[in-house]
Amino acid sequence: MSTLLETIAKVRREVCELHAELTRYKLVVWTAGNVSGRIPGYDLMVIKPSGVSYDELTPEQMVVTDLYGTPVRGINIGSGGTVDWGNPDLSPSSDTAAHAYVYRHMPEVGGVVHTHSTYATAWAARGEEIPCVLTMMGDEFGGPIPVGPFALIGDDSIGQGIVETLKNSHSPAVLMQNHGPFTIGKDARSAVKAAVMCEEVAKTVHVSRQLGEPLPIDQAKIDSLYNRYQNVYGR
Ligand SMILES: O=C(CO)[C@@H](O)[C@H](O)COP(=O)(O)O
Repeated sequence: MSTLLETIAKVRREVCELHAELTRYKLVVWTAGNVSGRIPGYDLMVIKPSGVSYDELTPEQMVVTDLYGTPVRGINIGSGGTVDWGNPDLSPSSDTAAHAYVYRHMPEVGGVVHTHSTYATAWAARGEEIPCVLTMMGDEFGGPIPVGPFALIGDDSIGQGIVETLKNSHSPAVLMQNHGPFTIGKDARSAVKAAVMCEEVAKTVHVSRQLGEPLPIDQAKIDSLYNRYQNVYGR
């Protein structure tokens, strides 16, 4: 059980530290964005507390919840024994239900991120997918960044929209209509990377459209870019 405690401590540290990337890349304002990470091997996740400033976050403040978003401070290990990792006296992020739904329905996902980054959210406000007109998009997204349905905050609706939209797409990012980007990854760091890339391409394609119509890329070339970047690049 020390392994579980060590894993929770590690994921809490990682999730906490990754919020600094959201501010570093200017993807969030005030407290409006969140990172979560799955606890591998358990139906548990770690997410930022709601409404706490990014520069005040500590690993111990990261809230451990089950995959329905209910905070959990320990588990029973039988014979009356318990493992208690504690939880802060703070509520988990208001987007916890959305993150939890993704973990329940996409077992391959180990990290989820939500931001309101300016350019990606502007595309979301228009309900318009970002066309795949950059090699960087082929690499990371394997096609356009799709739009998910309008959904209210607080229950499973956002999670359902994310899963329905991404299950038939290479893209690790979805623009939830009138809301903003949600990204997924094999771990929290990959989901943060997708959020950074999503904002970058949202900005570049927007600027390109000010100059005229961006040139499309053939699907076969997009597939080739995606396969190289996902399977060869950096290995
Ligand atoms: O989308 C929204 C609100 O519109 C949310 O992303 C919140 O802004 C997140 O705040 P926390 O509850 O995570 O602090």
